[in-house]
Amino acid sequence: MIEVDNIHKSFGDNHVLKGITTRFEQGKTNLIIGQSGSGKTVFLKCLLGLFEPEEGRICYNGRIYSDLTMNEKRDLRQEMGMVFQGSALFDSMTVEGNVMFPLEMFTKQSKAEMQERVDFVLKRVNLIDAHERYPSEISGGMQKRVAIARAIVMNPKYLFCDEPNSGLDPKTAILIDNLIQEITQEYNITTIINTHDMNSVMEIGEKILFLKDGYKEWEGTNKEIFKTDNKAVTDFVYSSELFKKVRQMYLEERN
Ligand SMILES: Nc1ncnc2c1ncn2[C@@H]1O[C@H](COP(=O)(O)OP(=O)(O)OP(=O)(O)O)[C@@H](O)[C@H]1O
Repeated sequence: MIEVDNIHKSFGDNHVLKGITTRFEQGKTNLIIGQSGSGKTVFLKCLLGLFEPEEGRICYNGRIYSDLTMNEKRDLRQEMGMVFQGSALFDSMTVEGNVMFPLEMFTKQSKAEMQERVDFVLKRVNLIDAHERYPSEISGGMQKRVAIARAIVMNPKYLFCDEPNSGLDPKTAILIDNLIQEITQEYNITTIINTHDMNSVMEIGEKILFLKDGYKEWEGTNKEIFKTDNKAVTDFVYSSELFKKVRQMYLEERN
């Protein structure tokens, strides 16, 4: 679990995060949504330990980040997996090389142990015969699967995903969402996804945090987001006519 208590982050005069308090539970898919510039990426980077907030604290399964020693912070960092926007694979390495990279960098495992783990995670993301291919030789959806395999190869307790669906067609986007949710539940990971994809919000948003101008404007589940009358949320989430109609139908069905 990650507990966030009243964090503030500024860049010069730009006060970006203005006292965010929330908690992200283990085994749950947590989403962060909000307009461009609302502070989602800065918040995610604070959770990753890339930015240190000036005020407030972040606690990872009982460990308060700002109280940790350098070594403890490094150990915590190795419990985090990250799926970057656009996958961020190494073009010059094969699929297998990309996934093996964190094991080579951060563990002392034998080649055989690493190979076994790489085979296992590639199979888990349903990539069985792509080991020797290069990122440029596989589709965007497959690249995301490789990025997910690389993010989970170290068996993380925390998984962070920045726009994991960007650039994917709707059907592939749903497959990737479902894969992330399945892995989260299966390995009891605390997963946090920064997204603009309203389909993800509806489908996998077990907890949704809505940021507005650096404040936590609303939080709740995908069931609750249908019912909320918070105007900022409804204006943002139901900005398209299609989603307005879906919401209307959902509410009518339940009356
Ligand atoms: N490294 C940085 N240095 C200075 N200002 C920054 C830095 N990173 C972000 N900001 C500022 O923080 C504010 C929030 O940016 P952030 O990237 O978190 O928004 P966002 O909600 O993720 O937007 P988007 O959805 O477009 O990615 C912006 O005003 C941005 O200029």
